[in-house]
Amino acid sequence: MAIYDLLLSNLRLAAEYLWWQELVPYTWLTAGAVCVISIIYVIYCLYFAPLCNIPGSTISKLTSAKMNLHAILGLISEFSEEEYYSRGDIFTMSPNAVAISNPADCRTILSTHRFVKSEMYAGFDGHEPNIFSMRSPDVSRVRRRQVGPAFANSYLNDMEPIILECGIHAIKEKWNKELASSPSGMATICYALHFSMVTFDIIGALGFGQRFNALRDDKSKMVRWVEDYNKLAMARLAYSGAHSFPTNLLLRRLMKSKDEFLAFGMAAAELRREQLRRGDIEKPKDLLQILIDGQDPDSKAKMTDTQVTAENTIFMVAGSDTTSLTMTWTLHYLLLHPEVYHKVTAEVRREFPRHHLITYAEGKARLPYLDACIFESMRVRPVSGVPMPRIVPEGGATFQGHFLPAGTMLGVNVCGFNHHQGIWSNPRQFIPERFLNDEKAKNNILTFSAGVRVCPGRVLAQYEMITIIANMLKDYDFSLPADSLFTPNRLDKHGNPLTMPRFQSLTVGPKYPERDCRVVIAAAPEY
Ligand code: HEM
Repeated sequence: MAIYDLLLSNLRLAAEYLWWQELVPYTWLTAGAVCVISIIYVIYCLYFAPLCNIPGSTISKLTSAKMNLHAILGLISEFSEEEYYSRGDIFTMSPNAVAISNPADCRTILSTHRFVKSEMYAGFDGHEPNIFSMRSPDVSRVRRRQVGPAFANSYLNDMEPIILECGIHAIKEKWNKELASSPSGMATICYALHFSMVTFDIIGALGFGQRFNALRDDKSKMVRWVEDYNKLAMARLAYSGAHSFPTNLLLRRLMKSKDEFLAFGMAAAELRREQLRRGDIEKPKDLLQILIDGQDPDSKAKMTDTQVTAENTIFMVAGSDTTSLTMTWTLHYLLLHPEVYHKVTAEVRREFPRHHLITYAEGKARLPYLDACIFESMRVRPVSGVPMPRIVPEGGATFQGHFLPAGTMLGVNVCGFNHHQGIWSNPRQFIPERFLNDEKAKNNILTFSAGVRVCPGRVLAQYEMITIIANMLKDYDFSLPADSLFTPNRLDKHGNPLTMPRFQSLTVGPKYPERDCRVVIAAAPEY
């Protein structure tokens, strides 16, 4: 037995020795080949690749690691803003992707369907592509014509009672309750959270015909569904194969949640059709009804139930966080700029009596400074901070003197555009006066995108923002809590009040909302 063991161990040693001996030359050969290929790759990327002469960091010309890392850390909007300041109108984000901030170029890209949306948008598909994710220009044109009537001013006016009920009325109910139970007559609330719930409730009521009462109950299943939908889309953005085997195994919970969300959307559409068929209700004026009735005037095509579901769910995803975060940044900037806060509050209280409910039309007509504050907050801190990805078509395209071959990914840099030094002086500074009574200036921001795929919900968003912020400033006084980390006197390296750190998932919000978005409210004095 001992001899057998000895023999076996000697044989094993010899085998290991021979195995290494044989592999050594191959290892060197492989390492050598990898080195040579890497050197060739680096030389090609830096000196010969089509995008090699475009400004950008060396690492961005070699890999997409820098962009991906910023995306994972939630810093992509800061990255695209700072890269604009340091590199200018065009810069490389990865070996096959550039970001463009030049206003004329951005308009060229967005004004027609030549530069289609990139594959990345597929992450937002429902059971089928929706108005946001579809890439085909023809299909997009039809869908935009079908849903267009929902966002016409006359229809938005008809929806205003729901916007007010789920918006400012719900906020006042919540805040008044807090104040009533506070002996000091003051209460500290987290405005980011409340704005978020309120926009879920508004789009939920308009898009599904149901009240979710997320603000009253502090959370609803809708909030989780939308969070999960976004996470799934982010996974697809980070890795295009994320939804397929084997990575899909890791995303099973999110996929199940998305299925539940879509099933809910489908049930809402079916219920509405059934209620109308039975004559239980009069045709409501809301987004769901437009989706059901929406007809392309050219082809006369209406949407199937699956298409209605794809749309009402994407309205919720695209229309909730965007609006609530814009309100969050606006209030944050007002609190950091007391002179602006006092001016805008004075405007609201001068124009409207204390117990008057301000409607959108009234606010828009009589509160130009408030409107300017919202636009300035959308300019300086656009919630849609990711460079919007488009693809260079056959034949290529030239921007800023650089030829970009077909297939190059073009990121339309919203942050770069909104901070463009050719348009704005002191672009980092919060100065609402830039927009005061200047309708043209409002076209010089890309926060709602522009051109053929411009945000269709932009006026609806303004209905929500104007009615909520105007009535809020009229009815409550706001002040920062004593332990606030971000105050008017704490300045950044450019001499502006330091803003709370941001985090970009699909939209740009506060990184620590519970810490940084607290505000002390008190009932405004009678006047
Ligand atoms: C302040 C609020 C909002 C902001 C900042 C905003 C911003 C944007 C931006 C930048 C885009 C273009 C995205 C891209 O091409 O990658 C977009 C598209 C879109 N938005 Fe909004 N949005 C807001 C509110 C809303 C609302 C309330 C709705 C609807 C309920 C909505 C529905 C959509 C839809 C459906 C698209 C896709 C349009 C298309 O591709 O043809 N948005 N939005």
